[in-house]
Amino acid sequence: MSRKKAVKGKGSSNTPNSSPSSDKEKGKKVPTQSNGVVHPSRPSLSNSGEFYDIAFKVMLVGDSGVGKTCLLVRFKDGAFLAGSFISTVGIDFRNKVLNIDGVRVKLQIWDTAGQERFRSVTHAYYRDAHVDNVYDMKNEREFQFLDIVLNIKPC
Ligand SMILES: Nc1nc2c(ncn2[C@@H]2O[C@H](COP(=O)(O)OP(=O)(O)OP(=O)(O)O)[C@@H](O)[C@H]2O)c(=O)[nH]1
Repeated sequence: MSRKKAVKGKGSSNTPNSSPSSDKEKGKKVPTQSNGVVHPSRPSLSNSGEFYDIAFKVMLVGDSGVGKTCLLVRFKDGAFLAGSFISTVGIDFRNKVLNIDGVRVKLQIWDTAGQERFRSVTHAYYRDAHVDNVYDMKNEREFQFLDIVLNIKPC
């Protein structure tokens, strides 16, 4: 596979030594529940060794060449992949933990291949994911990728 080789992530259910109860005692903000998302009773440990309180699975979808991989690499590492275009083969993901108002939010962001021949592969990963449609503003068909190509209705 290319530089975008798919790597299956391991489960990240390790628990750290500290617990919310000890956080409470120290007066720290303990996440409870919002927008239907249940926070784990204890912080979990991500593959990169960072603790998080809540996790989201996000999928980047869109036609080939619209910039999904560049967007992800830019968000994760702050770098822009200029130069030769290497199309994603299958699917890949990266994790990033953000601190939002004291809550450690882990984003597991999946980068899907835009080429039609990989659609059956990438479809299998959509379950329970938040989907972000990446598109070229100059191309109306790409804007309608979710609806027309993948038959996913925005919620
Ligand atoms: N000018 C410009 N070029 C960009 C931008 N984002 C990506 N590109 C270029 O567009 C090309 C495709 O980018 P990728 O991120 O690999 O595209 P992709 O959507 O992941 O494509 P697939 O892997 O085939 O699905 C690359 O040559 C990038 O350098 C941008 O914001 N501006």
